[in-house]
Amino acid sequence: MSKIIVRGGRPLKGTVRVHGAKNSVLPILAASLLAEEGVSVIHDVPALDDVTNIIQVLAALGVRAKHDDGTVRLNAGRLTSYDAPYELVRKMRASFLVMGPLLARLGKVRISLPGGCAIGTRPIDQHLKGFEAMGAEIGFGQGAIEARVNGKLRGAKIYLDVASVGATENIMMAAATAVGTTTIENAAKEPEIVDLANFLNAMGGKVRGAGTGVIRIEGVERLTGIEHVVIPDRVEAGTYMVAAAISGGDVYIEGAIRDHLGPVIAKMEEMGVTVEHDENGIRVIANKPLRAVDVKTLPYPGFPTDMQAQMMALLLVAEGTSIVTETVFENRFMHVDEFAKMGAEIKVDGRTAIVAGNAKLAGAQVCATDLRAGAALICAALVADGATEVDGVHHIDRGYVDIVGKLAALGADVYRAPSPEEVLAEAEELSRRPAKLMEVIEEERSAAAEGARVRVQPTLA
Ligand SMILES: CC(=O)N[C@H]1[C@@H](OP(=O)(O)OP(=O)(O)OC[C@H]2O[C@@H](n3ccc(=O)[nH]c3=O)[C@H](O)[C@@H]2O)O[C@H](CO)[C@@H](O)[C@@H]1O
Ligand SMILES: C=C(OP(=O)(O)O)C(=O)O
Repeated sequence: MSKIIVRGGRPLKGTVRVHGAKNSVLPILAASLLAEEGVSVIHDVPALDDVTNIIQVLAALGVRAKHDDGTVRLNAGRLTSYDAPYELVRKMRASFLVMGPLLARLGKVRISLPGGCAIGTRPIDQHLKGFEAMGAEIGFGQGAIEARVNGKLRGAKIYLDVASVGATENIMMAAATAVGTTTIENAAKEPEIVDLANFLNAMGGKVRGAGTGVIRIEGVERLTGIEHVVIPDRVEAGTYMVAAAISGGDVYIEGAIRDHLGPVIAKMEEMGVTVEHDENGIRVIANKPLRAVDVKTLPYPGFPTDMQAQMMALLLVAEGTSIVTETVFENRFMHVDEFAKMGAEIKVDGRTAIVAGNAKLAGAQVCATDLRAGAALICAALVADGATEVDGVHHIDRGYVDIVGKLAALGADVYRAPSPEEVLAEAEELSRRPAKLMEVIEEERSAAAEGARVRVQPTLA
């Protein structure tokens, strides 16, 4: 496994551009399964492991997909399977989002329970409750869920016990081509839900109310592939805001949308960070001592749980004691033990963490226990004395495109140390190069000879 090595002490300066949102692109790629005709062309697709993974899931179902330089083209005209493979689905939570579209398209689906960050038990009961209300029969066998519907799904009124992002998305997709109207009450309101609704509507769907607690979906006969640009990643943007602030820097985060980051901006301003914005991004300037603040995670528009770990890193260097309450996931404080290795003093009591400020952080060997924990450790390392080695980098690769390159461009002393296996693979690749080069030269020679023959033929004739 590779490691990220950070030497702290350099204020970040400059501009960083955020990529398309991971949590938006994953449901949108799943929704492309609904296009019975046409090609879906999705732009600003981040090159993340999760994206590669969900594209592999789609390919296994018969979708023809091509990912090229931030654009993915998907043709779901002919689906060949209703079985989402276990070895892919287990890797990530969002792969479960193919369940709704497959039920809608094929009337049946087999899918195993999803993986993803180990931040809580993460049940899927609300997704299943929605599908059952729409007429699906659900069974469990050999670690997988099998669901079927007689004919088409039917519109229903569904009240979600928790405003689940994934359940809202899965039900919205299932309902898009159902017979009649579906109402989701206590729906999640995240910007990614709105992006998915915009995508479905552009495909010919009729989704109203996305971004509010009540979403109405009038089922339509069929949906068509269309072109769509994914919204910028608010969590990636928020992470660079924290990185800028913790390092005492001045960074412009290009592409960050102010309205999507309201609570993060509010809390950083309360701490004494200067946050400016224009229509293209957000600038973060940290040139004063920071104050402790209390933070409580909540569904949108509350403070995002996906920013809790990074915010905790920032609170470590504030003056005073802060209280962080995690209400969305029951086990999302695993970064606390890793921060402790760097000298932090944090007491956890259930869903509350008491964070002592003025921490004198020192470089240490730490492990990214999940995606955002990894990002938070990198943020803390930016101000730690000496070098921090962050392990478990595969978690970080799920959600951040080239975090090392982006931070280095802002002036951080950071690099990625490849694992022995990666070094070996690269050496093997290099050793194959001369042979490959000869093949290319040979191919070009024969192409040139063929070209010359074709060119001279007419004159000869
Ligand atoms: C790919 C993606 O978009 N991931 C995001 C999505 O995850 P995800 O969609 O998995 O998160 P949910 O909103 O569903 O989960 C929120 C809470 O609801 C609970 N729950 C959820 C579903 C269910 O059927 N029953 C149930 O009890 C969960 O255990 C959790 O405590 O939203 C989370 C909350 O903002 C973010 O942290 C994740 O980054
Ligand atoms: C928890 C996250 O992702 P996932 O739901 O894909 O595990 C996240 O993005 O922070």
